Amino acid sequence: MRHHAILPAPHLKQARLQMIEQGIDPRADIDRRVAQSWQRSFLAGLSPRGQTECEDNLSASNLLHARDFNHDLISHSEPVIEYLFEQVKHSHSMVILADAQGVLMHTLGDLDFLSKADRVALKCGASWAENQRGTNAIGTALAECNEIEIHGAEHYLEPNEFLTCAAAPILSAQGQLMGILDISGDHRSRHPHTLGLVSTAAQMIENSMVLSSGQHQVLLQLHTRAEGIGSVAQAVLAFSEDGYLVGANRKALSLLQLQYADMRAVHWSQLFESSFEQMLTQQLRQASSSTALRTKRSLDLFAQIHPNSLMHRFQTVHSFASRQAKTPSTTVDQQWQSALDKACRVIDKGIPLLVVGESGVGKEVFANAVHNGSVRADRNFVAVNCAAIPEHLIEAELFGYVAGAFTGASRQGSQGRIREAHCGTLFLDEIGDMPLALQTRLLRVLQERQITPLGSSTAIAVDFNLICATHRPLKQRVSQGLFREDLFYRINGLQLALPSLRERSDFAPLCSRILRELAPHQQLYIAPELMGALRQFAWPGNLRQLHHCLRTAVALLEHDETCIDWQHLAGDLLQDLGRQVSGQSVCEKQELKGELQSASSSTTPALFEAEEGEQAIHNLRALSLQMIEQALVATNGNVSAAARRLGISRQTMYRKMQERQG
Ligand SMILES: Nc1ncnc2c1ncn2[C@@H]1O[C@H](COP(=O)(O)OP(=O)(O)OP(=O)(O)O)[C@@H](O)[C@H]1O
Repeated sequence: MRHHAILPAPHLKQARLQMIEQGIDPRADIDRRVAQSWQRSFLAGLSPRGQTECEDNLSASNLLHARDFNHDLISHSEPVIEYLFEQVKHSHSMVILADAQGVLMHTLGDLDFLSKADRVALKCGASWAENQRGTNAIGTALAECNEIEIHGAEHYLEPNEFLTCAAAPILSAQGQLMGILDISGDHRSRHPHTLGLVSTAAQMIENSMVLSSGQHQVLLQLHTRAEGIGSVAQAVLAFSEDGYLVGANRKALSLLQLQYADMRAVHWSQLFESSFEQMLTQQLRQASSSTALRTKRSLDLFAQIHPNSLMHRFQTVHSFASRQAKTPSTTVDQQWQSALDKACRVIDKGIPLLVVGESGVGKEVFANAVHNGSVRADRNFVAVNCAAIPEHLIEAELFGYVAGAFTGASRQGSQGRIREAHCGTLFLDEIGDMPLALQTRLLRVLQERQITPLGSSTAIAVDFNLICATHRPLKQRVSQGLFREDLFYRINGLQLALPSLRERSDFAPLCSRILRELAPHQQLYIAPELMGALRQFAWPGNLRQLHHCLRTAVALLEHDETCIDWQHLAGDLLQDLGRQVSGQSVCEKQELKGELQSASSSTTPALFEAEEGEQAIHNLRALSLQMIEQALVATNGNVSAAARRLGISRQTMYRKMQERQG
């Protein structure tokens, strides 16, 4: 908590005036943050004589839209604002909630003070951003993204000097600035505890927001003492169902030495000694009491899963967690997750699934995950690629045959893939490529639930769950007469579309996961600048291509290297990345050039034409600078926040900024 010494009003006014009229830097005894805010206000063209109506004040209808937009923030804040007002009632003050632009969304205050506040437009719809109102607690807390108290003549605009204000930012579980909580009052009733009160209340709002976050999350409450769980001082972490960190309050970040940039990249297993599954199982048994949990840094904590992660969610999480052991198809992508949830809900009811999506999006991996989540998980999962088997063999492959059924048949005969799937799951990949004659036979098997092997006249009962997949527009093939309409309806109990890699929201966690699978005993990571370029790439081959790219990169790492960078990419991919100018990669001209050249000599003989390479480098560099610009604008010039946003270090950020100026 930073309280600063409040200097006498004449002293402050004189310093401010000297700064404005003579360009003299405010004296050292003036709080640095206040002095910097005066300078920003001056540069924004504001005059201390002030104004009350600003360009950024919202009309009544725009205020309604803004309140709708900030609905979550407001609903979590309202009870806290009421509680806060109870604490400061009758002290000539008011409690204020502003949005992330500094526009006042909600106010609650003593009537006598509200009318005074109204005179300086301290009311709903008014903007108190620093560039509109000069130095003030709301605007300056926004600019600094930190709590601050602004008292009396520290305000830049003279009409606001009767105020004393304390404000604290409210951050989302992912570190996004959501709004500002403030207590403003008559400067004669300043209380040194107000800033602490506001700051605690802002934490209460943050906790409430984290604890109500997405239904696909496991919320973990932590404290060094068992009694601390549930208190405002508790740490709260949100994990995806497969154990990735997806949200946290600030207490949790400082307790576990984490940063917001770690979201979706850090896994439970990197934080705690015991496994995610152990914790879930333990909490399932005794949900109402806390469990001891030791961090990897040997810190002993008490932990409890928050009841918002409802018991039925636990069951899902639990079974999902145990499925992880069998399948790599873990994900934090919403579309994939929702498809998996739907599939798992219907598969045991005998409803056939039709999985559609581009080639390589992981349709088979998905089908396997559905099988592992079904009651048939302990039986066979049989995958048949209808496009990969020669037409004349596919019948025998699927339906089986008796000994000597045809020339070249095995002497023992074969039971066929469909019978192998008995009691388990049959996955027919590329069903759209199945020859028409075979479609008729398959339809009969699905209708009659029995099979007659080639060369036999005896029908054998079969029972399996059916999942089909295709990357072809099946309906179109039906209208072209290439696919039987009755079969289409028979296999299409529920259609699920899997997202292409471009559409997925979990690119970074997906990469970390694949790297963990490829090199389980190493902690590998991708250089942030390369990650930016890969994230922007179109990935026509989807997960299959990404998997190959990372496999090659891992193979090219020296034995003591843990960071994958440009030089570890295969030449053809480098070439495609270079050509693609829509990416947001950030790379040094010389570095990239060198790497392109060395990749060209070591991996692909004919790589870049010199001119093409130069152009690509130029484009990438321009894009990199453009991104720096955008990140700085988005974070109001806050270098650390902008660097975090881009996933690069502050040092690199400063270097890029110099480059931008040069
Ligand atoms: N969740 C995943 N994690 C890691 N790698 C994956 C994942 N899903 C798929 N892959 C990679 O992509 C490859 C292709 O997956 P899969 O065969 O399931 O895709 P598909 O959509 O069925 O492709 P196609 O349409 O060409 O048959 C896998 O062999 C694997 O290398």
